[in-house]
Amino acid sequence: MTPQTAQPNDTDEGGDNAEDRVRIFDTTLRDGEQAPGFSMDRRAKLCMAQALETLGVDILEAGFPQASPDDFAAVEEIARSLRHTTVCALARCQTGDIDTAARALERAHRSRIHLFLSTSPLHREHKLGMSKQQVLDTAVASIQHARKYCADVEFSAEDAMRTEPEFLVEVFSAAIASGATTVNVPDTVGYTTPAEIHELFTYLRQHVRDAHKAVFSSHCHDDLGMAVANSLAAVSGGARQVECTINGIGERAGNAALEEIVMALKVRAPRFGLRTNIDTRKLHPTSRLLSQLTGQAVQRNKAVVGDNAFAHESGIHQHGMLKHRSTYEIMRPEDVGIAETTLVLGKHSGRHALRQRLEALGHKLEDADLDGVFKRFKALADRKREIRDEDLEALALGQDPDATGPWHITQLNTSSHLGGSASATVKLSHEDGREVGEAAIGDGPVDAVLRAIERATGTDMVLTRFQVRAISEGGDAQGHAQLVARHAKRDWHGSSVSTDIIEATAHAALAIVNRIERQGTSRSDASIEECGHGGPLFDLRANGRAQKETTA
Ligand SMILES: CC(=O)SCCNC(=O)CCNC(=O)[C@H](O)C(C)(C)COP(=O)(O)OP(=O)(O)OC[C@H]1O[C@@H](n2cnc3c(N)ncnc32)[C@H](O)[C@@H]1OP(=O)(O)O
Ligand SMILES: CC(C)C(=O)C(=O)O
Ligand SMILES: [Mg+2]
Repeated sequence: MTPQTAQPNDTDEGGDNAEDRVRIFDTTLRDGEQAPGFSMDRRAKLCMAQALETLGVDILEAGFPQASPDDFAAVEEIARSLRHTTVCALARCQTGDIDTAARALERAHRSRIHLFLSTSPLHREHKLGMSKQQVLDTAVASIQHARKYCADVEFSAEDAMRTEPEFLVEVFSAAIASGATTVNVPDTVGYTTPAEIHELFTYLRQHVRDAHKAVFSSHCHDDLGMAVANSLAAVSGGARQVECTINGIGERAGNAALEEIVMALKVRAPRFGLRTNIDTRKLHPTSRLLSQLTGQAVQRNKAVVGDNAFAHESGIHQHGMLKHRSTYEIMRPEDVGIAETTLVLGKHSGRHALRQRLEALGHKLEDADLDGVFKRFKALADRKREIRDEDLEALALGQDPDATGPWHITQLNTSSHLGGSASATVKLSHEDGREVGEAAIGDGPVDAVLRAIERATGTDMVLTRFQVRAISEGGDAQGHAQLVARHAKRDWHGSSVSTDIIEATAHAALAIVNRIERQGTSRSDASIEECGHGGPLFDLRANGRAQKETTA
């Protein structure tokens, strides 16, 4: 890597070093990837790095090149690929690490070498076996060495929050004098509190020599669940770089979550008076991309990007939301890249939300009718975790949305051969105590399963429509099977969801059988008029009332 002539802290586009801007240093691909369960291959890292650049992070820590040849290659590829974001590589205070980091960054448009060395008494004594003076000398020599390669050098005092503050002043003063352009104050073990870290940043900025020549940075871990609060307190104390990760992934309990810090600064802008370069509308897509690449789901109740972040189930909140969205939401879903707020109908919902959803589905009910539907809706919600639109339609039409039983599948096996027929065996149990097993062959596994179910239950059905679609992404995507079968001159619907599409199909077929049997029309009762919610196809007419399609 050739020495760079750029001035320290010129990472801002257009020389924007304004005091009101917080630089976002993303370490998803380094500290985040260090956590068990989150490792990514090179292709995944590059994909994530490109998304992070689009998101607008200022500095992206791409890895620790000395760690492995693959980490080296990943940093090198990312460095070559990114145009605007500063690509950073981590190195211990060792010449070999620094040389390797510099080589990995050789092709970067903007680069930073990030050095770290423990400063706390605990780490000095038990981990490094170094005196204070040795720590100081090692840090200074390493920074000077890194500066030969790169104008942008960050120095981190590992375990800073458990370090004597006066020693931190000495270390950071020496680091800045040796050419460090960012000094980072990590809470390596997630030990600090907001008041404490605020105090430390204030103190350091007052006492470190030439403090104005470097950007002060925070790097908080979440062991006590305070990483984001501590990062914000550090910012209030003068930090102008925050190190964080998407979804808060990272060592042990994780790092401070990028999306939470950014949205806190944005939503509470009048309080903080600070801005970032992040395009917040990309937060949710970036979070989902990371989930896909690592196979780790985001918890539903995760702030900003979780599935429940803009979902409301309880009636009192839904009523408030329908009147004015600010009653229960402090930010707009579209501002973080989520399409819209959802009012989920469940056991805690009330009439206002029920009416609104039914109207959206084309059912305008009088108050008295609504009361009846509401009562049955609550009874259903007590039994079912999720009430779907189909359930609501059935309720509005006075039908039974509960298609479970009397038949249940207890066993299902299928086998198929390329170019040959398929076979299926099913075992079913009936609520009246019967246990039935049947086998059948068919053109494919779906056909074989349907035939076996028909035989076992004695229900004649002609499959007229069959659709399977993925309702999530990735190798473990859920398949939603939707079937329409002809029986007794009517079309009957059944649907089910499973990660196994044959299983989803079998359950959907059995839902049809159950509906037929619950309506007492099994074995070709041609006089049927009514059916369950999977019954005749519905055509929503202009008056909003559903009519049965004349398919017979
Ligand atoms: C707080 C953090 O997140 S720090 C970053 C943590 N991340 C990682 O450790 C992931 C990548 N790490 C690795 O792949 C390996 O640890 C390697 C390749 C870097 C080093 O492997 P090894 O040489 O086998 O050493 P090992 O990891 O067992 O021990 C760490 C060594 O680094 C030394 N060390 C630790 N931190 C530093 C530092 N900041 N500066 C200089 N030396 C350090 C330790 O004293 C120890 O030295 P020793 O081998 O002379 O006793
Ligand atoms: C390498 C440093 C910054 C680190 O990750 C920590 O101290 O937590
Ligand atoms: Mg860390």
